[in-house]
Amino acid sequence: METYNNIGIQRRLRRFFRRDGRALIFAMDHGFEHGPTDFEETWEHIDPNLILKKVIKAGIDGVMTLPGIARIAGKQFYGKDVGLMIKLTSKTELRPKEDHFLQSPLGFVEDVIKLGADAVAATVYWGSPYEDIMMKQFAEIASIAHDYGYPVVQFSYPRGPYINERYGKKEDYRVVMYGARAAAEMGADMIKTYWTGSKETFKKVVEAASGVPVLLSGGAKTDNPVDFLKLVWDVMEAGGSGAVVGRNIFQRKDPEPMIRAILRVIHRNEDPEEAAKAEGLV
Ligand SMILES: O=C(COP(=O)(O)O)[C@@H](O)[C@H](O)[C@H](O)COP(=O)(O)O
Repeated sequence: METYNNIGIQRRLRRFFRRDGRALIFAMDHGFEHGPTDFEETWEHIDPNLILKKVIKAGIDGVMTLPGIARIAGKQFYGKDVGLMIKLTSKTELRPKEDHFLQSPLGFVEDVIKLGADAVAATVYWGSPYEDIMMKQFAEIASIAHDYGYPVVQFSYPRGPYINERYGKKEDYRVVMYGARAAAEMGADMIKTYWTGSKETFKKVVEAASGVPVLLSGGAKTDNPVDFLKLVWDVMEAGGSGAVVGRNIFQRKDPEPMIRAILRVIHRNEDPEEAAKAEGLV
């Protein structure tokens, strides 16, 4: 079965990546992971059907979301050339502070398959006191998904008290690189992780992943769209394979020009200022 599984994994991965091996994926798990207040300033985007219609129309390559959103708004994908990735672990901001370092299961690989998705995702907080639990969760998900020929994406997020004590911050490149390497060594097919602050250091993260595509985890909305485009530019220059972006898209009243500008940077190597100008963002 190994060969058939591999064909499935490779075919499904290609639903996210264009021929250039790069992808822009829209992230929509914030209602769960951060809470609905993330949508407050652009409240209409709390409606998954509305925001997904907009992002798909703008030409996004893929969408990452949770099983319930895929049920509510799955019809937006009908007949569209867009990869669908479903994440099977999360946490709410409501749980006690000491448990914020843990992501818990919220669905099963079979749900992802039944929903017609193309990839499964799960988070590991490397360095967390609960690292062991999340490693087991990821291993189980990966083992089942790979058996069915589904790629598995790891949100590789270093996070935990010892990291802060030893390195000062979770975005230290040595820590992000460590998480990316651990994700690759566990068998992830794609890695989503933090920006390390410079092209040079992010390049090391990409190299440590040894060919497993590394995508930027977007982060908070920047006031100036060009600042975010410059960040994406640096990720691509460092050898990154794209970005998984939530707030910098849905927290803008008019997300389409921003999506098209990011796509210009990712797929056409367009200068961030030029891309922003071309889409009327500046
Ligand atoms: O991974 C997440 C949360 O990470 P966080 O705990 O905020 O560092 C997700 O909710 C998002 O999918 C991810 O942050 C990407 O969305 P943006 O950061 O671009 O909004």
